[in-house]
This record gives sequence, C-alpha cells and structure tokens, in this order.
Amino acid sequence: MRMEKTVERIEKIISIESISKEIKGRNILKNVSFDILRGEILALVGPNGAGKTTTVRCLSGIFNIDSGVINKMEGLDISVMPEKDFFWEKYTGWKNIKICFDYFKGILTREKIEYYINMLGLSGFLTKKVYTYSKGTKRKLSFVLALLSDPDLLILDEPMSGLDPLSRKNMRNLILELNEDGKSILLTSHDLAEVEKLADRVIVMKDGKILVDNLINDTLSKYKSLEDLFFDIVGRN
Ligand SMILES: Nc1ncnc2c1ncn2[C@@H]1O[C@H](COP(=O)(O)OP(=O)(O)OP(=O)(O)O)[C@@H](O)[C@H]1O
Repeated sequence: MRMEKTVERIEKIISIESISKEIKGRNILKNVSFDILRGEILALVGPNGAGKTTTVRCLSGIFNIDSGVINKMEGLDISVMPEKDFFWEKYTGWKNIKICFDYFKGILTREKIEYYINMLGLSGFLTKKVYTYSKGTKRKLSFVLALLSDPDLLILDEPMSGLDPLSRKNMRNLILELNEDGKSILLTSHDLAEVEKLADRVIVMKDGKILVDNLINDTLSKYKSLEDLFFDIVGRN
C-alpha cells in the first residue's frame, strides 16, 4: 500500500457501528463496524457475495439497516458510483452529464468536468448514445457522473471492472489526484494489485462479516503481496 502518504488518522467522517442487514430472510451483513477517516483511500475487499455492495448500499441510503448505527459527520457530501450503472441509456453521454450537471446546479466548472473526461479518455464517446457504450466506457461515464456533485466522500463500487490496462492507470491517477485534492474515498475491488497501489487502508470482508479491519503496511509486510494475505486470511476463515 502507499508508503509515502501520511493520512490524518484522527477525524472520523463516518462511523459504522454494528450494522446488520437481512435480505429475503438471509443475514447478509452481521454486525459490521468500521470508520471512514477524512483524507484516506479505504478499500473494501472480499470474495463474491461477501457483502461489499450491500455495505455500500446501506451507506448510501439505498438500503435501510435492520440494526446498528451509521453516524455521518454533519454536512458531509457523499457521492456513489454504483456497481450497476444508472443512466438515461437513450441519451448521449453529454446529455447524461448535462442532466446531472443541472441537477447539482453546476457546482463544478466546465473546465474541471472536461479535465475529468479527458483524464478518463471519454471525450470521443460523449456524442454517442449510452446504450452503444462498452462496459468499460459506461464505467468511465458513471465515474464522471459521480464527480458532478463535488463530494467530500466518493464511494466507488468496483470502479475499474471492465477497464483495459491503460484506462485502469488513468482512473487510478484520477482517484489519486482527487484524494490529493482532499476527497476521501471508499472503494470496493477484486483487483488486489490495484488496491495495493491505491489504498491507505484495507478491510477484508467475508460472509457479511469483517475478517480484518485496519489492514495497513505493518500487517502486509509479513506477506509477499495483498493477494497472498487475502488467500491466507480468506482461506482460513
Ligand atoms: N436484492 C437481493 N436479493 C437477494 N439476495 C441479495 C440481494 N442483494 C444482495 N443479495 C445477497 O447478499 C449477499 C451479498 O451480496 P453483495 O452484492 O453485497 O456482495 P459483494 O461482496 O458485493 O459481492 P461481489 O463481489 O460478487 O459483487 C450475496 O449472497 C447476494 O446474493
């Protein structure tokens, strides 16, 4: 994980205390607790079905929690890039951006939006209708839409799925830039090499529970890579 960065580890912007969520009679989240700290890039990893997206949905208010508490700092602006893209598919990329831009009353300048679009290599696609986009291009548009509210906390649910290697690198650089500009970031990913490059802290989930919280370089240094640690911890539990 990133060695060179000093994160202010004091200010909790979100505190999740023992949340549980049942869906269709199954306990999907079981007493999940963790904090999100200002200025950090926090990654949530875990096998398929671990409960990462459910956690994100509880945080963003799409799901109500059955028990526990989510304390958010007052005035905190949160934006979510959902796992499943949501667009007006019959409109062009530009029109989708315009609708969200107007909704957020143009908080971001046009220059800034164009910068994001160029960083992600999206400019050539925006005059085309969204239903014609590939999976990766949709992810890039979804990312831009999530940025239009200029949030304090950006929640990215598998932002890089379907992206080619160059697009991944560009998105990674943009995430790092956004973080340097002061945004806190929570992301989920299956790409552990990518997580190692991005995250300040990693949480490992499985079966609706947290196996490891606060995974930082000290713990990781005992392993060759985050992937090795993941196989060890997830395999044992
Ligand atoms: N709407 C739903 N109806 C029924 N089961 C659901 C629903 N949403 C989630 N689940 C179940 O909850 C569990 C956790 O799913 P979730 O999508 O949160 O996991 P995940 O860690 O994000 O997985 P993945 O890595 O595959 O995206 C899974 O067993 C899933 O089948």
